[in-house]
Amino acid sequence: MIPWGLTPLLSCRDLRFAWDGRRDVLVLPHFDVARGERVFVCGPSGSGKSTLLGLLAGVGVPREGRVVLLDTVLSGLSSAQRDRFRADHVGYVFQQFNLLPYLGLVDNVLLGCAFSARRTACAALHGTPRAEAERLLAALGLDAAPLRRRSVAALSVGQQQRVAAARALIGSPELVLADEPTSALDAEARDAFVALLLAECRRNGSAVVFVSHDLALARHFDRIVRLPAPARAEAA
Ligand SMILES: Nc1ncnc2c1ncn2[C@@H]1O[C@H](COP(=O)(O)OP(=O)(O)OP(=O)(O)O)[C@@H](O)[C@H]1O
Repeated sequence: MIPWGLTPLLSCRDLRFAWDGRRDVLVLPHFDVARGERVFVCGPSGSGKSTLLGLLAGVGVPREGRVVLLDTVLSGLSSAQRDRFRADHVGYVFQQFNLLPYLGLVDNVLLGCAFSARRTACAALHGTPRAEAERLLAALGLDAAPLRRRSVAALSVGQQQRVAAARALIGSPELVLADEPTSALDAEARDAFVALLLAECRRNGSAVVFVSHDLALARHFDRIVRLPAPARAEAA
């Protein structure tokens, strides 16, 4: 339920999704996110957390039910239209980061707005997209000049994660999705990363849906949503 007084950004109703067309791996009657809200999604392994993020981003469409983001029904768009819509409105931090090793840090971040005139224009509001990429990297703790000259492949996991977060944040997408981005870090680094990510989201007005097994991180968020364990019969 969206807290009273907040404007809805995302609204999901009666979602059912099956990878093989038969067995539902996700059944979710109701999931809403308000503008600027910070939602923590947890649940046992296999409960469909990553699958849910894919549906919210319009990577896949539900077998039943609907995902409405910014008043747009995602399943009413073609696959190419969903790709464009995602590029404009959704920043995604993947578990494995998906950085391009042959590009530097700033160019990896710029990929976040490369396919979106809207995000490019937002990133240029106070200068140029490159200056905004540099500001984001610095805000996330990656401002040392020698570090910036390295290949992203030569960065630590925590540093790669910050580049991936900056790429998701550039151009102020309305919705930021993060799929277990802290799983390889120790507790202190996890907390520091989440605090930085959420501070930048607040600055941009972006809502966040953050998936993690680590309940210690839940205290940073406005709300927790727990997905149930996959049903035994369904898991067979
Ligand atoms: N690309 C895919 N093709 C077929 N089945 C898939 C695919 N991705 C996930 N699944 C299945 O869908 C179910 C839900 O997977 P999902 O990754 O969404 O769960 P999760 O809660 O994110 O799990 P974890 O916490 O282990 O990452 C699992 O049974 C998984 O095997």
